[in-house]
Amino acid sequence: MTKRVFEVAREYGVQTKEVIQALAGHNIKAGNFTGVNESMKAVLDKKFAKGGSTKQAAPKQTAPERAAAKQPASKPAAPKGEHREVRQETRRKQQREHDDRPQQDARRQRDTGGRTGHRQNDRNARPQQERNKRPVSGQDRRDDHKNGRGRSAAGGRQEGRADNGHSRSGGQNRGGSTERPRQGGGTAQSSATKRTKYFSRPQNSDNKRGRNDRNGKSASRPHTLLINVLNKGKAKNNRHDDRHTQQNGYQQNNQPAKKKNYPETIELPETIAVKDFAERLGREVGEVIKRLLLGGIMATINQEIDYDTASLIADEFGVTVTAEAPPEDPTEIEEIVDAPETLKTRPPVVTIMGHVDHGKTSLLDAIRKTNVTSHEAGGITQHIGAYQVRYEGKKITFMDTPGHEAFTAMRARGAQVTDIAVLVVAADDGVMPQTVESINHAKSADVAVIVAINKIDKEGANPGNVMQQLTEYGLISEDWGGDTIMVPVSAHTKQGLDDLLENILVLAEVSDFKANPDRPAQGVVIEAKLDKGRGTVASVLIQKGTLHVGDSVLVGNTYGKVRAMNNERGERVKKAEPSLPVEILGLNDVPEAGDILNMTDEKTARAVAEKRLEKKRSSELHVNAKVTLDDLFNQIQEGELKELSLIVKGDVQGSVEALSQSLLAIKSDEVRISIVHAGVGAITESDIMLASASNALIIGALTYVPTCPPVKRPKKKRSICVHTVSFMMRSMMLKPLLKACLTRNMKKKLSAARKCAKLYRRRRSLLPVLMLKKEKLRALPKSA
Ligand SMILES: Nc1nc2c(ncn2[C@@H]2O[C@H](COP(=O)(O)OP(=O)(O)OP(=O)(O)O)[C@@H](O)[C@H]2O)c(=O)[nH]1
Repeated sequence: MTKRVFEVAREYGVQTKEVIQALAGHNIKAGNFTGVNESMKAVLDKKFAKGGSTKQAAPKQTAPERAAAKQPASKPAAPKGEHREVRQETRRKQQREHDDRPQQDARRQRDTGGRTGHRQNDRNARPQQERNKRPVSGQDRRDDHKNGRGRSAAGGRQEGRADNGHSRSGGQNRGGSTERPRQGGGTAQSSATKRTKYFSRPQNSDNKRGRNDRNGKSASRPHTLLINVLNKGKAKNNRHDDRHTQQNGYQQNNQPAKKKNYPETIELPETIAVKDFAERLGREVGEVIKRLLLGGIMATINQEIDYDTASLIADEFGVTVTAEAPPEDPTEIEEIVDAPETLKTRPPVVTIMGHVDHGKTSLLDAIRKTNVTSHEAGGITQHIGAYQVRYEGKKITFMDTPGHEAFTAMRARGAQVTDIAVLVVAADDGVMPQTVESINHAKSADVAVIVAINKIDKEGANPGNVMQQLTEYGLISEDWGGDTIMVPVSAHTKQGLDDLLENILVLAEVSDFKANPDRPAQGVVIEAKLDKGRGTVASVLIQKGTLHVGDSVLVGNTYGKVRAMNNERGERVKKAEPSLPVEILGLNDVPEAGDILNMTDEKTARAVAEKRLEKKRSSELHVNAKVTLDDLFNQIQEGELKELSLIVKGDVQGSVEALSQSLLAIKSDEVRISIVHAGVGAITESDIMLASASNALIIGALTYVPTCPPVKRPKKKRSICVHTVSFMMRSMMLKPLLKACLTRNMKKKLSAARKCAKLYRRRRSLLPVLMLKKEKLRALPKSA
């Protein structure tokens, strides 16, 4: 069997380099793996066996024999391991010298004109079982070489692993085929022992493989495919370094890598994509993903991570994080925060509420006549939705729009207009359904309530009974030790009116309603219309600042310059201070009740109004995307919804009570049920408004389903959520349906509820009609 150069060198006990040089001296070109023929042997014998080398004993001696022969010599024999080290070192050097093997192969091909001997040797040297694994053609080997897998990819699962192990990662070397050890697995070096030696190579080795070990991590870390993938980014950098190194020689390997200038602090938004985050950190995405993985977060390159997660990861990289200011919403204008010292007392804004025919209008008229027209005679009262009265030198603004609208329509748009609610209850009639509704509206808006027990002049009036009834709804008279002011009045006889106004002023004084009059005006639209002669007319209640004629304003989606201003008596005014209702002319379009007025420069007003209009149009396009109960349940599951507000309506009091009790009996740790309002009768627009303002679901219960009249459906525009169910079926369907949203086993229970619903629908019942606007649902309060 023809021996190869490195084997012969081993036999002579000299370095392969010396053997090659000796051959070169005789014009014989050879490499590590070149087969040594007779003529070459003769040359080498001459050089090394005949005293050419002092180390050489007999060429045919085996290594142990040589060691034994050397034993008696003065120099003590090196331990076995040391020999191996020497051989390893030799092989490393050989590998460095012959990394440009392809060129040598080509040269040899030219020289020998045929198959090179070393290849045969290589093949012969491989264990038979490895060779049997896969027949390797020359082409295969070349392809493997090109792919950077080393030249013995077929034979070498073992070798491949060994290579992976000694290098920082196999992945890093994929790109550079010349980096692979040429003889790596071709010989018996693929044994486990040798692999271990490779792993424990000193990190400061100038060997090429050592470069990848400069972090000193790879040797001890098990290499998995995942880590290889994660290291891909790093490999990219290394590849660049490798190319650089190859050009400048291996000596540069020991030079420390250029330190990157990583940022010390970065700003982060509320959420950021992993890719962008890595960019801000100045790191490779792979590194960031790896850190996330180690932290138990599987994230892809485009995945958004929240601020907290990002700041934790940044902290691991030693980077300080600060929160980025949220991007400006082009549809919003900057809110002006008033300093406490700029605030001045303003008149309270009062709304009159109560059941039908309990005397709301009569009371308002009585107050107006006594306190407005009588004092300021000559004025032609105009209906602008609100007016101001003067009592004892102090002003009170009364909203003469129906109480519900004053509360809910405006509150639904985010404008809290009313400061005090006057609840009118007829002394002869007592508490009625709309009285309860009004109480709930006021409570929901968190507004102070004053009860005006009206019609006390009437026969059969029983104010005590009213006070008694009101206690059930949490309104206890001051006379009875409670904190609700209750004033007996008569709109007809004007009895108690002064007392009422006085109490309003006292409550206002206690509550200390304040606003800054010296700032750009802000107000809320009470009513708006298109007048044939005057164009757009909007009744606005100024809440902060002072509005002047000529000011540029932004009102909801509309804008314009205030051309003229009138008060409720139709008089021209030049300025409007807080709590003053005025009619303004000059807007480009009719705004909606509840829209907020902001004084701003003309350009901004126009730009923001246009942006808002655009946004509104695009949201209208998506308005058909109905939200199902599943969405609501998902919100609960995600912890976004802590309180499920409900409005219960039924055809008889018994149904409503039973249904309310049954709903309140459902206990859950995750979400609390609160019944905002429960009442008898059809679902009205007022219910829808309340639901809209308080983000509630409406449940309508009907007692006799098969013969019941259809439930009055509210106007589509206003409806947010109507969920009609049969009272008879409530235990069968509603309970599991609601339980479904309150328990973890949601899907199971929901499907049970759906089955019930389906079954019931076949019986022509009125079943879930859910018209829930997505944005309304999203706006549901996060916590109770
Ligand atoms: N005797 C007596 N009757 C009153 C008094 N206040 C109102 N009324 C009568 O009650 C009826 C209803 O009065 P309104 O002022 O229209 O009641 P309302 O609450 O405004 O009614 P709606 O606008 O329909 O909700 C009228 O006939 C009034 O004359 C009062 O103090 N005493």
